[in-house]
Amino acid sequence: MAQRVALSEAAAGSKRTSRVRVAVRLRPYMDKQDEKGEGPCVRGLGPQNLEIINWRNATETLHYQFDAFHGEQTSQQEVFVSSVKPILPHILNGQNASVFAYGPTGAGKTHTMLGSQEQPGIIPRAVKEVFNLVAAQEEEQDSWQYSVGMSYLEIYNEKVLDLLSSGSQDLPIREDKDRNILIPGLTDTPLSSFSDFDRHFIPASLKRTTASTKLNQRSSRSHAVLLVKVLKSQRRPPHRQQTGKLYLVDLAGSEDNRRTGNQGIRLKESGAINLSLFTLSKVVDALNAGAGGRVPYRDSKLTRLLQDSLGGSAHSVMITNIAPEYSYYFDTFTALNFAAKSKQIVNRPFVRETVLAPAIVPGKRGRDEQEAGGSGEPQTKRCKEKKKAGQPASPSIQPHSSPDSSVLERLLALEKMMMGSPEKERLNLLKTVAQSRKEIQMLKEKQKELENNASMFKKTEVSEKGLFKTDLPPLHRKQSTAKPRRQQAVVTPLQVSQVQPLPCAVLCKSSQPLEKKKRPPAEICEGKENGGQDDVNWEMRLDSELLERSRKKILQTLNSGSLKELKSLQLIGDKKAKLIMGWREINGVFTQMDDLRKIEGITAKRFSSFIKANILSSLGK
Ligand SMILES: Nc1ncnc2c1ncn2[C@@H]1O[C@H](COP(=O)(O)OP(=O)(O)OP(=O)(O)O)[C@@H](O)[C@H]1O
Repeated sequence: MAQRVALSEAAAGSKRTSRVRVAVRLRPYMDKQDEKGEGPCVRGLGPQNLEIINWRNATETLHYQFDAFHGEQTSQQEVFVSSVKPILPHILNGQNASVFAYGPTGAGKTHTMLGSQEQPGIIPRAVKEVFNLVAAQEEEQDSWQYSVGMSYLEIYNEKVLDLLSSGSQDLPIREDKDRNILIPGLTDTPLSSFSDFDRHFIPASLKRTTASTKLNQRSSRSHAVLLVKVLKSQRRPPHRQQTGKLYLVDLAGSEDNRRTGNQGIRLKESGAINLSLFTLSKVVDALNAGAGGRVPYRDSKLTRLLQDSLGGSAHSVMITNIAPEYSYYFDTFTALNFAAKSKQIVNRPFVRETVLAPAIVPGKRGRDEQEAGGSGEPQTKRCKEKKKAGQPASPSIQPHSSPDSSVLERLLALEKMMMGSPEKERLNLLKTVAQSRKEIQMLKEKQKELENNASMFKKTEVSEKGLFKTDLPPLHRKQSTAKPRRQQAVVTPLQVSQVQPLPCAVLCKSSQPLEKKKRPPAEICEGKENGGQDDVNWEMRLDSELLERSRKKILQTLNSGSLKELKSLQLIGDKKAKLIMGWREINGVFTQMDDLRKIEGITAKRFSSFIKANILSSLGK
């Protein structure tokens, strides 16, 4: 009589190496995913290493090491041969193996697992290889016979659905006494050859739930799990049997719904996807912590199903798919950290270090160091480390402007908290991080605009040096000439943005010293462009009280004026008036006149002209 050998026993027979191998695959850069033309934020450094820009300090990169790194040029065959093929022989020895693709939506998981007719992915290649191995075994010895079967299911909205049967209901997941995971009622189709597999698999894959999201036209809305079982039976007594299982899992992508624009049913799907992936990360955490603590496999169908593939007797490979575009930055960063955690399951921590990115925009360094507070290390130390690491230049990575220090501080604090927070809190924190990302994006846009202003100011200031020398008293001159020497740091845009509207203009009492009339550099610059020296000084000739009153009045109109009233403002036409009303609807009130610059089309120059025209007009000048 056939005797079933428990997996654990089978595994015990061999020296178990059950660590999860982690490979990272970077999909090719896609223009359409990078509307802002920001370039890539991640790149490979070698067959196991990659680097990504450090959000805490845009002049640094974070360096990761994995079992394998597959760059943009890596073919499907190469990924298969290096990361998957080596584990397949185990399933002919009654052991389990699993391959799962993890990563943000649109990063290439389905391409990696399924591929296309022209570029078949891991699934067809692995199944073909299983048949090759079986054929080779049968040729080599005839004491065992093999039979291959398949099951195919998806986990959609926390329901287990059989893709090989039509009208499938949610199926239960059970565990037998040997801790094998079973799904009663799941179709188990015997396969005689690879073409037999294709015949069943292709129509079943079409049943998988996909939908178009903003980030991926054909986004997988479920986790798809293909199970290939190899039953090995002894031809002669005692007719022992061994079953090896190969799980090939195409996980649904982790999703940031601010970017996917998901609503309604898509949002619900996305919630289920994110929750199960979150549970997956908790399982990884628990395995990582070791010491026999509770591993929350049962908290989601996905982890329950993968129970005998992760941290158990299985030989597992996780392929983390990432995308190079800057718009994917935080998804990529999170995915890499998740993948890195998985590596720690076997107590082999990933190597993570900071290195200097060589392509540094002149002037960024100074501010980054002041504001980012990132690693908090002095520059000299970082330079030494860089030399030691011997990192090559990375011209293809664009350093990006650092966000405002307050946002960075929040992100740093959040990151710290997330490391040790319970699940619910972490979810909330993740939401807050997403909000901070939005703020960073806005700040980056503002910074870009302000950087332009700053460089314009520099030019103007040089040409106006004569004016400062002759017209202004020493203090003012000193302030004005000191800045350009900090040219490397330019006039730091965020400082410019923080400059408040001018506090006082004067209907010039001749006795009042000029140095009291501090003016932000951007306005000097704009003033000049708006019509020469007279324009530069127009505010100084006005009484400060009148000026203030007139500013308040304009602000009031901006905040509560009707369309008609807005149009009555100087330089505000129908389109701008509507934009102002739209802005108010979304953001509430303008707290200061400078807020007007957040409106599309209101450049620094236009803003300056707007202020002048309206103040002068309200004063009847
Ligand atoms: N290595 C690659 N080479 C060429 N094209 C790729 C590669 N990886 C991904 N792509 C393309 O990128 C797009 C998105 O990939 P894919 O659908 O595989 O992403 P996904 O991670 O499975 O997304 P989702 O989770 O939303 O299903 C597809 O058009 C795919 O063909």
